[in-house]
Amino acid sequence: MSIKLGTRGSPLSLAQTSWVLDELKNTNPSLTFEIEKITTKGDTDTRPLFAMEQKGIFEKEIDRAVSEKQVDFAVHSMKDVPSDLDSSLTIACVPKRESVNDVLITNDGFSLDSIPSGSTVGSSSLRRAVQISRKRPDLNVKPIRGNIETRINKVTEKKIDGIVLAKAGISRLGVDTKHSLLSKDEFLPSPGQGALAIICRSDDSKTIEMLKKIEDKNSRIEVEAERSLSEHIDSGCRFPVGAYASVKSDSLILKVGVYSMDGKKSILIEENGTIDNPFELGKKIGNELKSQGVSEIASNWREKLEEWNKQ
Ligand SMILES: NCc1[nH]cc(CCC(=O)O)c1CC(=O)O
Repeated sequence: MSIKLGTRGSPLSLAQTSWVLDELKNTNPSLTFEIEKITTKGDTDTRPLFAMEQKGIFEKEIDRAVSEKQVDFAVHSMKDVPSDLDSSLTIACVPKRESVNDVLITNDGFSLDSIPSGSTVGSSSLRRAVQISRKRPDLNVKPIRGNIETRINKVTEKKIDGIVLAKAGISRLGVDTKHSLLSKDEFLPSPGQGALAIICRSDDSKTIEMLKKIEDKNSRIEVEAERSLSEHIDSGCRFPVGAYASVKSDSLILKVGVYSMDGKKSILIEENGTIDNPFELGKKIGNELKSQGVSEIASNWREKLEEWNKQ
């Protein structure tokens, strides 16, 4: 009998699903798989992402299909999976992570340093918008929605001068476009960026065993540290938090940046931990952020957000 997997219908989700299926077929050659496309709120609601209240807008319906046994597992972008995943589900597998970096896409291959003053740059996330404005206050930053191709077309059609996207997204789609890689140290990515989360039912040991065959240990460790941090400051897609962890032999480094909506205030922390306890490192930095006043920085971001979305 075929194993069913659920996915959004976006080109990126389908590309991610196809990649995972290829990996699973290589490690489980006797199995057959069936793809079921599921439309999510994030796919149909065209408001700017941070105008929406609900976290997990890209995958709640898919997770329900897994819980209700409509499908056996689902492939998500890790950064779209809220930290409070339903207890009936588990992130059974974190395959090898793609680049965590963001990229600036323009028609002329400008970097964030060289793009002309007064240019308009589109961003789908507050984290990106705030960091663009901090580095280049002379640029106009606008909210942008739509899938990756739609956003890139706005640049090629000269409707906007540049957009900032995740390198992982254009890599997985095989998009050949002029872009400038943004340093992950100067332009902190979203927690979990570049990683995939393959989820299934927590009690489905057979599916878990099958999925585990394509797990990447270091990617799991890095994502666990980043998600632990998010849990401790309840970030999510809408609150401007940048973070990435990296495994260096037995040590684990976690770097975090939290920004006020106007970009004027920030807290930047970098700590070392061990690969044996990534959760502890995320919790430690989360607590350090709280002691350094993250709640003040986070205050009034909803009101500021409304102003920004009215542009
Ligand atoms: N919801 C946006 C989203 N979710 C996952 C990716 C691709 C990058 C990744 O896997 O983190 C993107 C596009 C982007 O951020 O540019």
